[in-house]
Formats: sequence, structure tokens, C-alpha cells
Amino acid sequence: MQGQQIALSVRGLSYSFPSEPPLFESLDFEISQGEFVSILAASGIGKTTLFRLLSGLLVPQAGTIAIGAAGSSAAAAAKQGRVGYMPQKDCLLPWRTVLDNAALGLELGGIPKREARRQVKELLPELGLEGTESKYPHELSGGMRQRVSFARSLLAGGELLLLDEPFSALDAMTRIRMQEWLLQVWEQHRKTILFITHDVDEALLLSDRVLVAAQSPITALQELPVQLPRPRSYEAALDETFIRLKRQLLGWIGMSSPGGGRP
Ligand SMILES: Nc1ncnc2c1ncn2[C@@H]1O[C@H](COP(=O)(O)OP(=O)(O)OP(=O)(O)O)[C@@H](O)[C@H]1O
Repeated sequence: MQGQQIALSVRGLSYSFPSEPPLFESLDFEISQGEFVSILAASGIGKTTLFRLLSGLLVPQAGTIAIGAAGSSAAAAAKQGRVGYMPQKDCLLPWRTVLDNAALGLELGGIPKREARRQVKELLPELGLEGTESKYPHELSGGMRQRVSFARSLLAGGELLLLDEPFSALDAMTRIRMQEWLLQVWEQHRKTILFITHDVDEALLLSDRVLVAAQSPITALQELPVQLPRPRSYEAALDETFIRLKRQLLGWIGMSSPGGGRP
């Protein structure tokens, strides 16, 4: 990461909900511009809370969150539309068409409706959504709904995209297609992406680095650089390096024996 511009810097972050045990204590980590980083952690450890802190929806009890080279606060960066947050559920409005759902983030950021629609129309073919402009969410497949939701976040979130388990509700085949689709879109746009997942394969396939939160409260993230060549496809999962990294990650999250999880 040396010499690269910082997209996100978290220093000494501590947070707990009232009357609850702490979720984060003095946590530090950094992400460089254009990096794709996944956070891999067990359920309930605080991943969604971390995203709510990074997008300014919650305020840390201690520590700082700095966005971009200028080090804006999370709340200021979110207000300026520089952070896009895509939650687990697609959150599309059932009464809005694809066009108007995807344009929503831009409109909320003050872009006039006509211009917002123009930007969406330009992006839809690239996201495999050509011809769906006037459809409503109930007329779309799960993968299509996630792509509309992604379009909204991509257009609204300037430099940092926070993706919270976006594919966890999809069936295995659609999920693989969406992972490959996301890789292609990321190759084109090179936004900084912080991606939350429970899935070791997904983390390895997509990321430049995987950060593992193995214990609660989260006081540090263990880091695994993923030195697999890009562009990647699902075939990368068959690579020997991939399998070695997977074994290492499974060990870190306590899912394999020291011998590597072999029978
Ligand atoms: N508003 C809240 N008030 C009190 N406790 C909360 C609140 N939101 C979350 N929690 C608690 O904080 C902990 C972390 O929740 P969070 O949703 O961040 O976990 P997570 O790692 O994203 O879980 P999952 O993977 O299941 O989505 C949980 O124990 C949850 O019950």
C-alpha cells in the first residue's frame, strides 16, 4: 500500500451500543484508492455496524474515520455523496421503475431528475440491465434487483463503495454470475470497494486483500493479501494458490485443523 493514496483510514475506533458489550476497541485499518478489500467475519460480530459507522449513520465513541486523501469525516463524506452504501437487502422501492430506483441516490444528492435518469440510462447496458428501464422490482430476478441496487450505489457513491453481503440471498449459480459480473464492473470503474462477506471463496475471488475479524470485540483485523492475477473469473478457485490461501483463511476463522483441514 506504500505510496498509494488513502481512500479510508480508521484509527483507534471504539464502539458499543448502550448496555451492550463493545463491538470495536481501538481498531486500526486502512484502504488505498482503487483497492478491493473484503472483511470476512462470523455473523453478529459487528460488520453491519462497522458499515454504519463508515457511512456516518453512527458516530464512534472514540477514534477517527477519515475518507479520501483530504481525510474528511464519514458524515461529511457521506453528505457529499462520496460514500455509497449497498445494504444486504436490495431496498428497491416497489412503486418505482428500474430507472427511477437506480436514479434515487443521485436525486437525493440534488441531481435534477432528468440528468439522474440520463446517467442511469448510460450505465444500464454495462450492468446487463438494458431494456429493463420501465420494469418494476417485482418483475425482476434476484440478481437483477441486486444489479439495480448496485447501479444506485455506484452512481451515488463517488469514491468508496461499501457492499454489505450483497449476494448472500442469491442461489449458488446466480451468485457466481454476480461475482464475475462485479469483477468486470470493478475492472472498468476501479472504485475503492469494501465488501463484507461470510464466504471464504467469495472473499478470495474478489479481493486484493482479505481482512479477517476473528474475535469479539474486534481490536484488530488479520490481513491476507490475495496475489492472484487479474482479471479473474471463477476458474481462479481451481488455482493452487487459491486453495492454499483458502486453507489459510479457514485456519484463521477456526474452520480447519492445523494440518490444513484435510481428512
Ligand atoms: N441498534 C442496535 N442496538 C443494540 N444492539 C444492536 C443494534 N444493532 C446491532 N446490535 C447488536 O450488535 C451486534 C452486531 O450487529 P451487526 O448487525 O453489526 O452484526 P453483523 O456482524 O453484521 O451480523 P450479521 O452477519 O448477522 O448481519 C449484534 O449483537 C446485534 O444484536
